[in-house]
Amino acid sequence: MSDSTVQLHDKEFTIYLQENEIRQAIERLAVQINQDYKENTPVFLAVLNGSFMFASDLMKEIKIPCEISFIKLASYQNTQSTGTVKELVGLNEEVRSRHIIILEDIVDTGHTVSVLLEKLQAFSPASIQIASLLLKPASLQHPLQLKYTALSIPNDFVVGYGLDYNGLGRNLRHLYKVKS
Ligand SMILES: O=P(O)(O)OC[C@H]1O[C@H](OP(=O)(O)OP(=O)(O)O)[C@H](O)[C@@H]1O
Ligand code: HPA
Repeated sequence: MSDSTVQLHDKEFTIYLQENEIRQAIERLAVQINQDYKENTPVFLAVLNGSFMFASDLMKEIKIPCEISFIKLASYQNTQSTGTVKELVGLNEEVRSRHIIILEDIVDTGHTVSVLLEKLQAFSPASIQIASLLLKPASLQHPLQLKYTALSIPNDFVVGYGLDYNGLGRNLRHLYKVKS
C-alpha cells in the first residue's frame, strides 16, 4: 500500500505531514521546554489515548530532570442528570506545588484541555502549561493560553501519529487529513 493515502472505515485520507516534519517540530518544542524548565523538575501529564506517540518522541528530546505520568478524561453518564460528565483518571503522582506540563496530541475546540485545567487546578500545582502537538486555531471555542504548540493546522479532520478515526489510524507514522 502506498504511504500517500489510507482508507480507514468509510473515509479516505491523504498525507498531510511527513514523520520527519513532525519530528522536527517536536525537537523545536523540546528546545523551548528544556530552556524554560531548567530550574524545575516538571511533571509531564500525557493525555491518553491520542498523545502516546507525541509523548514518546518529545520525552526523548527532554534533557532536564522530569517525571511523566499518563492520565485520561473518562466520560460517563451522570445518573443524576442527562449530561455526560468527564472524570479525571490516572492521576497518581503528587502534583501539589509541582510544575505540570499537559501533553496533548491535538487542541481542537479546546474543550478537553479546558476541563483538564479546571480539574488539575484543584490539586494546587505550582504552575500548569499545555504542550500540544497540533492546534486548530479556527476551531477553538475556549480562551486558552497555549504556551507550547508544535504545529498549527487548518480545520480539517486528521489522523495518524496517535490520532484516530473511530479507533483506527493511531499507528500511522505520518499525519493524514480526510479527503474532501
Ligand atoms: O479540543 P477538543 O475538541 O476537546 O479535542 C481534542 C481532544 O480530542 C481527542 O481526544 P478523544 O476524546 O477523541 O480521545 P482519544 O485521545 O482517546 O482519541 C484528542 O486526543 C484531544 O484530547
Ligand atoms: O482532527 C482530529 N482527528 C482526530 N481526533 C481529533 N480529536 C479532535 N480533533 C481531532
